[in-house]
Amino acid sequence: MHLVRNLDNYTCRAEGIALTIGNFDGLHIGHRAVLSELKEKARKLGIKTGVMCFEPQPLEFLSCEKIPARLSRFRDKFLGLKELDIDYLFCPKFNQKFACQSPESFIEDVLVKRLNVKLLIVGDDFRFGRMGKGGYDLLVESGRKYGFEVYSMSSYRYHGERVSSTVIRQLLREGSLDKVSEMLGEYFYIRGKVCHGRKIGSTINFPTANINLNRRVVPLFGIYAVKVCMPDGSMRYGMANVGMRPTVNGTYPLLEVFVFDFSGNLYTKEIKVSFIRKLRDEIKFPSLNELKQQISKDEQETRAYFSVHP
Ligand SMILES: Cc1cc2nc3c(=O)[nH]c(=O)nc-3n(C[C@H](O)[C@H](O)[C@H](O)COP(=O)(O)O)c2cc1C
Ligand SMILES: Nc1ncnc2c1ncn2[C@@H]1O[C@H](COP(=O)(O)OP(=O)(O)O)[C@@H](O)[C@H]1O
Repeated sequence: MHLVRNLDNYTCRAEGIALTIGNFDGLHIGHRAVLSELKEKARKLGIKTGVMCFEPQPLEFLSCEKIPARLSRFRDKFLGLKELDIDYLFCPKFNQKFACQSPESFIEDVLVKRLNVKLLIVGDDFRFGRMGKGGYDLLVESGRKYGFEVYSMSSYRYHGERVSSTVIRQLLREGSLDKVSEMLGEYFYIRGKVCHGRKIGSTINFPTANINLNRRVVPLFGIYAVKVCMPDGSMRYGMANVGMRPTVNGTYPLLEVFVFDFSGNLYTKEIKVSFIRKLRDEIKFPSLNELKQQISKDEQETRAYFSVHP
């Protein structure tokens, strides 16, 4: 899959493209349904597929209020779309100039002149251009004028409920991880490089691989039973804390993972942590010893849940 950040650098215009536009945060089953429809339609026309998303996400740029937590980092989205065999990921910078484009100039300059879109699939609530003035009807009308087909996909439903990134964020906050994994089509995960911490973990016999969240707004907090994809690709069980570590006076949120039956060095290596079940919320303990006792109980509970014993 090719990543095109600057649309001026796209050189395959002549071929035409089947495109879909959206945030695709989390790549949930609704997104996957759109992408499989896109691939099927592109195959019939003998053209390549493209996804257009924006960085930062339009709401992150436009909103003065609290920014919604992201389900996936850009790199996760990139790897997920690549795995789904999408040919191009267009990711123009969403800035003031982009936000101010009229819907008509977005269609003419971006979709027609730069990309030569032949087929476009959007969700039924898709809005675009200055103040979100453009919608499906304008796209259909423009498609007739410039020669591209437009399809609108109705919201994907799971057991009657509309699948959306917003619903998934809410379920993560509630700790309903079973429902989350059904809507995502996989367990919710955070992937990242292991960094150094304060070495307190080893002193209480629970060394934890730390993943910096880089001021990212995370959609879940607390203590979880997890599966860990290790740097060598093997899968291990463990437990994780996403939190502030009040017992040791932590000042910023961190993801920390204790991997069961493992001893080795993970610093600077990448791991993928999948969240399977919420155990509890984070607590401020009066002493490290009490924290250690609680983590031992968490370990017993997690081992019983996964049926893994040392
Ligand atoms: C399963 C698990 C549960 C934890 N629960 C708490 C908690 O409830 N409260 C807290 O302050 N820290 C909690 N921690 C975080 C520990 O404080 C942290 O791992 C310890 O401070 C080690 O920090 P270090 O990585 O900087 O050495 C938990 C860690 C793990 C792995
Ligand atoms: N079972 C394990 N789970 C997690 N990390 C482990 C484990 N065994 C060894 N390690 C290593 O120990 C490090 C964590 O030790 P810790 O004392 O918590 O230091 P830090 O404060 O730097 O995270 C991890 O980054 C990893 O390299």
